[in-house]
Amino acid sequence: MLSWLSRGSSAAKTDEQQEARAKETDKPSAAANSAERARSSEPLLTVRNVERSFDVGSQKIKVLKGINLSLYPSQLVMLRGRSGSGKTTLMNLMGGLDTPTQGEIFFRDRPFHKWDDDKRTEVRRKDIGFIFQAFALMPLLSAYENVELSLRMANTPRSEWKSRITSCLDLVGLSKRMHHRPFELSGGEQQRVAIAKAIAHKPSLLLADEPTAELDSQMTAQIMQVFKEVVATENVSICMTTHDPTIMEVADHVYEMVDGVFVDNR
Ligand SMILES: Nc1ncnc2c1ncn2[C@@H]1O[C@H](COP(=O)(O)OP(=O)(O)OP(=O)(O)O)[C@@H](O)[C@H]1O
Repeated sequence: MLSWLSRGSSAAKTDEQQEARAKETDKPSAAANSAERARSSEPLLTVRNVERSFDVGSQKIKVLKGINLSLYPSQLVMLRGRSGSGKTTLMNLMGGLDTPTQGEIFFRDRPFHKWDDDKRTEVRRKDIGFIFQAFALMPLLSAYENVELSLRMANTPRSEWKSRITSCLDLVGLSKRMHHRPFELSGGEQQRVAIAKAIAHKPSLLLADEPTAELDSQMTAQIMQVFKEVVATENVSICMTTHDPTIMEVADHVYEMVDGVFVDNR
């Protein structure tokens, strides 16, 4: 609520103030906007009855046991669960790095579960960005050059590089540090470079595996703020894994995974 609304008597308020208040009350919240956007569009990614088993020696270990999930455009979704519950295995399937033993995965209308690695790689290059716990930056390259690398890999025309790199680094709050190399940056700053790098080629899906695990609570809050801004401004959906219960309120949806299935998700 605006601070002036909570102070003074309503009789003292001017017409303008009352009008402003009415507008404020009528205005849908950012969360409602995002939910509305999500409802009104088709899923970006659909995971249907997915199972994944691994052969270990003579044994077959079933890690995912029937997962269903829909991720909509401009949503921030979290996967939460104990170590070994299957979060990374699922993220690998969502990103087309792996294929399910059973079930279907559609990236828009593209059937990842049927496609070979070459076709999935093509989609990954254009449409998916990855962020890992360890920041995965090239140590000898500056922040600017690290982001540039991503555009080079995606075959983005060279004429677009400069403006895209500077706008991505600006979005993550690092325009003043763009010529620093990773070792000259804090952990949180390095992770922000990794985010800029992951969104530079304008993917529609960003997958982040424990992106805040190495960070303290202040840096974690900064990263979550950056994620919120990325979702709001870049038309991208984010799916991230986490163990941290303090950041879950930022999510549009939290899936709790226990031993390869979702329980009690909100
Ligand atoms: N390629 C593989 N071969 C055999 N077992 C595997 C393979 N990949 C994952 N697993 C097993 O699947 C289970 C789930 O692993 P996964 O990495 O998905 O869990 P997680 O929830 O991401 O854990 P963490 O939070 O520790 O990262 C683990 O028992 C792991 O050993």
